[in-house]
Amino acid sequence: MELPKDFLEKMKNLLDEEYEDFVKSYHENRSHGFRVNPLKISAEEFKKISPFNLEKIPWVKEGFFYGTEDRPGKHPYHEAGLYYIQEPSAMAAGELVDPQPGERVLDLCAAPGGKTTHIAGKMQQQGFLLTNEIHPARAKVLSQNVERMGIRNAVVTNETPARLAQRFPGYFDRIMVDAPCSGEGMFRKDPDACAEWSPENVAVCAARQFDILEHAGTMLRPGGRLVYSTCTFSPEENEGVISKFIKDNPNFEIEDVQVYEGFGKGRPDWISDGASGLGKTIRIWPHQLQGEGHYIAVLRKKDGDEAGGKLKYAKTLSDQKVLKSYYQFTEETLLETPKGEFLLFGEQLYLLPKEMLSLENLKVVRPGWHLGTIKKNRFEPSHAFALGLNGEQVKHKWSLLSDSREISAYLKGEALTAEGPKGWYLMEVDGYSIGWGKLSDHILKNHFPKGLRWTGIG
Ligand SMILES: C[S@@+](CC[C@H](N)C(=O)[O-])C[C@H]1O[C@@H](n2cnc3c(N)ncnc32)[C@H](O)[C@@H]1O
Repeated sequence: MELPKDFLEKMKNLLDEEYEDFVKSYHENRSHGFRVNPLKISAEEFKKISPFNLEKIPWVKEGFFYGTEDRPGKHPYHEAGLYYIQEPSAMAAGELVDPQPGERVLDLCAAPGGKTTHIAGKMQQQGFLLTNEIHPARAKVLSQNVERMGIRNAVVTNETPARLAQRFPGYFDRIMVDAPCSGEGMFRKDPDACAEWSPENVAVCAARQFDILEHAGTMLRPGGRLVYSTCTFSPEENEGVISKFIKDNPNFEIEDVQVYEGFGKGRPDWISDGASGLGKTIRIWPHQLQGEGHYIAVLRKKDGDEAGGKLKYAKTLSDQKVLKSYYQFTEETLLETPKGEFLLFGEQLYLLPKEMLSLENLKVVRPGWHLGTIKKNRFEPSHAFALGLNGEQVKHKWSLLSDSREISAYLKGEALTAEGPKGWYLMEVDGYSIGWGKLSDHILKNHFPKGLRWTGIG
């Protein structure tokens, strides 16, 4: 890989004696990892069933390095949302958000969903997770990952930080800003970032990051935590942005957080006249641990205005008659009916996170847990409904083994033969939900979504 000359020159000046080790890391293979999804399975249980060569990632509870021969993205467990493949250093940021069940959490720059799925795992389906992505195509991918991981308390939007800031002032307990950056820390993983690098782009990124951070800051409640992260080394995009933000917003301070021993410290000496506390921010270096480059700052809002009495809540479904076919379905299929505030968007039925604010005039990709489609007199359950359930919640399930011919057939969209009472079956792989099937006349009709089906031979 040919690294940009100006970039190398700059890093040489910054790193001095460490520079040789830093450059050497580009000639080494990078590590690969995934996070086990605690909404589906604990890390301990996963280890027992894992077909992969796993090694614990020390800085993340559910994180594992996997072997170079492993292909976790092509295993049925991936479709069942048992894990999320994520660059190991990037897992440190989600860990530091430290969200608690029941809180209000925003992930502002969220696609494809690494931090969102990490945060959701910690929230344990309780509270409100607003996950946003500005680019429409990327927002769709984010939404699919929310679905695959079986997240029930998230709303996915496709908005600008400015428009969200107007709607949610002083509202969130925690905010993740994983800002778009020049990607210097990802050159090993993403050669495009390397090709696009220029000093001018670093400056453009820094200005954009500052703007995003300003909007994020207004959405945090007093006492709340904001985690800012990038996957780049440039001081302009890291200590520079944080320093300017802290100086402009003296009601914020940099938090001293517990870090893993291989993590480095922020470098106030790399910028001029930095705000106090920059040494408490975190730098992760590829020559110091098994991961790519990252920067993380954890901020606390000391005081400010809290979201006030003027909150406007979402208009939810009041006409329960519309839900007749839904209740008929849940009675036939489930042991307990999911209840709460419903929203009908055209024919699409959603269950909303508790006390959700109005999303009127915002671009919403997924307003909550998608339950299914209400057609004239019948209800068709969605894929997200299946992935948000487990085998203990349903009357009928059909479990396939992960190494069986049947699971490949199911994931390719084929019908299976089966015996049992007529109706909807929760399909499982080794006991973990993966989709729907509908049984009648000994045929289990395939309801695995067309767009997700496996293609090819094997
Ligand atoms: C580093 S990536 C996020 C990765 C994600 N958090 C994850 O862990 O999977 C940054 C995201 O910010 C988005 N973005 C780009 N410009 C933006 C802007 N002006 N405001 C907000 N987000 C922006 C990009 O589309 C990109 O998806």
